[in-house]
Amino acid sequence: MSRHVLQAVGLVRRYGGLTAVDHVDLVAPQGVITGLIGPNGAGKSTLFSLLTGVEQPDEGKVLLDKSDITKMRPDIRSRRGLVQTFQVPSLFPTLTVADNLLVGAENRHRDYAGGLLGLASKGRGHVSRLVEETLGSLGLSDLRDTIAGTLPTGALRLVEFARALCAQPDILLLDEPASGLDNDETARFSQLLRRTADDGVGILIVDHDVDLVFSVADQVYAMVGGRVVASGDPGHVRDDPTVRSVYLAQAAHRHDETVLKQPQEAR
Ligand SMILES: Nc1ncnc2c1ncn2[C@@H]1O[C@H](COP(=O)(O)OP(=O)(O)OP(=O)(O)O)[C@@H](O)[C@H]1O
Repeated sequence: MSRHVLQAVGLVRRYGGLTAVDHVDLVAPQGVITGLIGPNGAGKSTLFSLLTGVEQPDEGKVLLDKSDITKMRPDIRSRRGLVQTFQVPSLFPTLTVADNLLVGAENRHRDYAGGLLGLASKGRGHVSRLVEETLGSLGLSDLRDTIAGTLPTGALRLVEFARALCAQPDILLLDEPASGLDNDETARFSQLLRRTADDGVGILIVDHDVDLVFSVADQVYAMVGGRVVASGDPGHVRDDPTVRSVYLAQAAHRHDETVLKQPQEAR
């Protein structure tokens, strides 16, 4: 079986005189959790937007399984298996949880050429089964008929994640998925990420919670000033002098000594 992989090759994005993303190379393979960290303004969101197709690079390419998808629209990328969740959950607030998942599932299974012609060969039965299985495996069955707009943040984030899973991603891009979650919810969420990666999905996670990223990721990219300053296994990146100086400076600024715990402490 070939492994799916998302690649950034020499990506550059400039805003006037500012280079927000500066010749970034990144590889996010199937079955691996890749973390992206960096202080405010480092270029994480811009890189994320280049990968999802929301923004176009000035230079460089985005490859999915070696195909050049740089010019491809986000919705087409999603049907190719590159699925994203949003910083602000993008559920339909007046639909039930199950119907939100159905939309996620149908998006993936719609015919490439004939979005309006209905579902492709796999059909509605398959999609309904997928929704019920996903609700069950994420412990959301009791919420299936709840109107999404009435859910608290923790449940909302889980449903957003469930909807992305229903699109059967090869690679899942998660933008701040843990924001607004309490400690217990974050711990449960990281277990869910691990299970999803073990099931073969590649995950790229951008989150301000560096402890979460260091504890859950298999590999981490650290950005500063638009550039990748360190990459590799979490321990290596955490010990990198540039990364340490940036985060320790932030911690000192916030009088916060919990930043950059050892990965095993953060687990
Ligand atoms: N649309 C835009 N127009 C002009 N400058 C922009 C735009 N988007 C981002 N920038 C600038 O590009 C740089 C990188 O921003 P970006 O949002 O990608 O960083 P970030 O690492 O995601 O930061 P944060 O953690 O605060 O979200 C910043 O200096 C930002 O001000």
